[in-house]
Amino acid sequence: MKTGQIRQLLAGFYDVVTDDGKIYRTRARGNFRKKGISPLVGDIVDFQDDNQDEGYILAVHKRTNSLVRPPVANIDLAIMVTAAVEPDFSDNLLDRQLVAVEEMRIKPIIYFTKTDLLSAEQFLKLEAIASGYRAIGYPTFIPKEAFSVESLTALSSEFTGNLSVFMGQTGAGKSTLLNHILPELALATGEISQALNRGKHTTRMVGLHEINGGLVADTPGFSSYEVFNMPAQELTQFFPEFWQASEACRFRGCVHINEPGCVVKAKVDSGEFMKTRYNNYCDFYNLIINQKPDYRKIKKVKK
Ligand SMILES: Nc1nc2c(ncn2[C@@H]2O[C@H](COP(=O)(O)OP(=O)(O)OP(=O)(O)O)[C@@H](O)[C@H]2O)c(=O)[nH]1
Ligand SMILES: [Zn+2]
Repeated sequence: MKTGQIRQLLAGFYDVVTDDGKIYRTRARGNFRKKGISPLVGDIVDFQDDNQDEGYILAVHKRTNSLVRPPVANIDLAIMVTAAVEPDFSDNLLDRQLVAVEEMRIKPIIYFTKTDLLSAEQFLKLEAIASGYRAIGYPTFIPKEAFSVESLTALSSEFTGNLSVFMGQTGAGKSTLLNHILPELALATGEISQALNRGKHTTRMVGLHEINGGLVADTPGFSSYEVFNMPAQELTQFFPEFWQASEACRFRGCVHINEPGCVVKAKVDSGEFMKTRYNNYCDFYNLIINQKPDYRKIKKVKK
């Protein structure tokens, strides 16, 4: 028996790479389907390779996390591709996306695209926002020149030792950026992709590519930001700067809304914390409180 990582899924075959860099073509045994487990790219698996041509996956190791789009497991890092304009930057959407990846225990980094379309004044404004996010601890990239060697090198330096996925809103520029990072991919972008996909379904498979001592998924991702899957009291944990400061709040379990002696609110008032982050936090908090229960989860009771 051997152990390795699934690096590519292709027409029912999983390509597994072992520590010594060898690639094994494997299939998943039928019993996986019965158990409702389907191995994902990024999974660490045990497999046997008695057969010369193809091995069999025997077991999938416990995952730290997994995404549906793209279907990848054990993600360390998400590059949150964020358009400065077209579509306009929304701090509310970015904070939502950050909560979503924090919840999955994925480290986010922020990468602003389309900065070339900004006036000097708009660029300065966005730079101030970027330094706000850097102060929280999120690496944040705001390239002066789109796709310059410097900006791509700086981004690539984050890949080392991580399994990374590019994520973000439609039209943010994920595919365009990935094409610069992985030129051999030639992902269809923007209008071209729509024209090409009409009536023709190319089933592109997910793969992980080695860059700078890390792995990068070649298919960009999306996440559902509509629903928050946590109780409102836990939201603060996914705003790292609030969570860290909340130790000093007067009340244990302070949610930083109406409590006296709240350090988070004090730091927002003094300008140490971003006001936009706090406003979005309150917005999400209220959304959770007013979220309808998920009726699909309630089992039907036979009469
Ligand atoms: N000016 C400018 N245009 C960009 C930049 N990045 C992307 N674009 C353009 O923005 C449009 C959308 O880019 P895509 O890379 O297709 O965006 P995406 O995030 O992959 O979009 P979906 O596939 O819909 O999720 C394309 O027309 C790109 O050429 C940039 O840095 N500057
Ligand atoms: Zn508080």
